[in-house]
Amino acid sequence: MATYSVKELFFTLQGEGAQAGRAAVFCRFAGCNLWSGREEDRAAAVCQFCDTDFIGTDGAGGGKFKTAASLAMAISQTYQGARGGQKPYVVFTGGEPALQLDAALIDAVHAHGFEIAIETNGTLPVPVGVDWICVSPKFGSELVQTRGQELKVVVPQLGQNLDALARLDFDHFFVQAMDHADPVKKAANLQHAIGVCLKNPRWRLSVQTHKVIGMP
Ligand SMILES: C[S@@+](CC[C@H](N)C(=O)[O-])C[C@H]1O[C@@H](n2cnc3c(N)ncnc32)[C@H](O)[C@@H]1O
Ligand SMILES: Nc1nc2[nH]cc(C(=O)O)c2c(=O)[nH]1
Ligand code: SF4
Ligand SMILES: [Mg+2]
Repeated sequence: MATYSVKELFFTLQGEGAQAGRAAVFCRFAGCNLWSGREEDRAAAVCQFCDTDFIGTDGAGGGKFKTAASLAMAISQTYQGARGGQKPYVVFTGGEPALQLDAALIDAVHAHGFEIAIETNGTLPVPVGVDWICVSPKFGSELVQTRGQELKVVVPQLGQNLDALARLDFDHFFVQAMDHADPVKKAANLQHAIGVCLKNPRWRLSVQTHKVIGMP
């Protein structure tokens, strides 16, 4: 397997979705198939609202890992919670983690006793063995990963059909307000998300709690 390119590795609380509040190592892979990550390309990208810097391997704990074993070891060393009770938890994100997460890495991280989650845009199949799949579809891309534990839809995305998404094979259905540098747009997006949940209780609100509590 080729080298794994990791932007950053950090220990925090999962901020979003059904696992919000749970201690987790985040492994943020570099690179995405829906945006180059460069501001000058944003307007032409399939995904234009990304809140994340995923270019390069220069973040805290980031780097190029030549083997699954070496990355799994780094993930295990980043975990600071107690061992023994609940399993340690790792969330693979990015960028788009399905570009790099493979069976070798899943096996190596499981061998360290971890439960594995992924945050994916759903345009690539998630490899077998991931314990918690969170898909966040992007309007204008083709969704191929149509089952998992949670569907977390960023709203509003012009043209998206929430009723069709609500029929997919997931256990939890969330809408999450699109964060925005402009506070007026940010507030409007939150009102939109709240409105979706009030209108149809199939949808629950995911708040990006890490941004509220000042965690990465
Ligand atoms: C940065 S993405 C990385 C994982 C994967 N590429 C994806 O899109 O699901 C992590 C999560 O943040 C969400 N997200 C990205 N930009 C956002 C924004 N501006 N406001 C709210 N959520 C956002 C994504 O939809 C996804 O659920
Ligand atoms: N604390 C925290 N929770 C998160 N849940 C999903 C995130 C992501 O960027 O994938 C994220 C993140 O960046 N930080
Ligand atoms: S698909 Fe995910 S990582 Fe890629 S640009 Fe969109 S939100 Fe960011
Ligand atoms: Mg994030």
